[in-house]
Amino acid sequence: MTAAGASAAVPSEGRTAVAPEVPTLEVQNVSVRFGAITALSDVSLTVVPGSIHAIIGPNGAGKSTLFNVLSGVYKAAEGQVRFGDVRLDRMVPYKIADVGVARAFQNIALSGTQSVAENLMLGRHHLTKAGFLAAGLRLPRATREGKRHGARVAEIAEFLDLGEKLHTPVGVLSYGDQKRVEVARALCTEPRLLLLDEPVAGMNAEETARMAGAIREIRAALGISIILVEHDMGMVMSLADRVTVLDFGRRIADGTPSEVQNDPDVIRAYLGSGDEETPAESYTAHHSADGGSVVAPASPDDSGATAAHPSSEMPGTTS
Ligand SMILES: Nc1ncnc2c1ncn2[C@@H]1O[C@H](COP(=O)(O)OP(=O)(O)OP(=O)(O)O)[C@@H](O)[C@H]1O
Repeated sequence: MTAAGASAAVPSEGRTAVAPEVPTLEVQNVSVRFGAITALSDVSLTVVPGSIHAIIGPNGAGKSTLFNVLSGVYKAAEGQVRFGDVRLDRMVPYKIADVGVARAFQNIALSGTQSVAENLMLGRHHLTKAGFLAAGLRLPRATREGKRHGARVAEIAEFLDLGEKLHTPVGVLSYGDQKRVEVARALCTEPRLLLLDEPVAGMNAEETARMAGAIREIRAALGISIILVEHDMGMVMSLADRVTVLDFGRRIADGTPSEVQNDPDVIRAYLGSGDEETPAESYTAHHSADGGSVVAPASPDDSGATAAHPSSEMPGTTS
């Protein structure tokens, strides 16, 4: 089955609806500060195994900062992140990948000159056992392993409707295809937790529907947990089992999509103060890709200052 289509083999490697090896993710009282700015303040949430959990909030609410903590890019000044028995907040990014957490980036992080297959193979790197020398000398063990990884890459590409583009350079693919390659690369690491950073940002309606279908199929076929940061509220509300809402670095709501949509604090956060633009206007005017510079969080301080944010799209609306 292709993820966006309807019929063919799913890349489950024997897994069922909720994979038994997927642990609970617990974010416990996490705070992150950048000098005087408190990007996250005492944030807690629980991601149930096999669920799709969305993180939403207006611009500057702290969503990307939280993702960067989960993937080891930022260190929390306070609090813990537990993935089963493992403390993610004490790990460097490549170790986090080793314990089964993979991230698909908002800004596509692929090599445009390399083929889809070559880019996906990079996702298999940490699963390769034969070693560089054995692979270079084409020893039988390395050859067997290479074939096995190649077959898995082809299976995952097929699943994401990229089977016919396996040998196409990524740079010539459409934007929607490139975003699916980014997700496929993350899947090639065989994650137990998939972090999707604005997977439909910049997509048209057809590409958005295709990606939403792919995310549903990934969960159904692999039974892994998925955390989604996304501004497209129509997609979030139709896909997510649970939604955590951030505003000015604080958790202001956590519940089912219908619970958070009707939460007065959430409505207030998205509407902002009366003299701002409408949420839709503000989103268009202020939303920008988060490809900015990464600076190490400064030492904790007590200022508690937060940066102002513009309002964003209102929950419950479809963009
Ligand atoms: N590396 C950094 N250095 C300094 N301040 C930062 C850094 N990263 C984030 N911030 C600040 O932390 C706050 C939260 O930003 P963050 O990017 O996490 O929000 P967001 O919810 O992802 O916003 P958006 O929806 O616009 O992407 C903002 O005030 C932002 O300016």
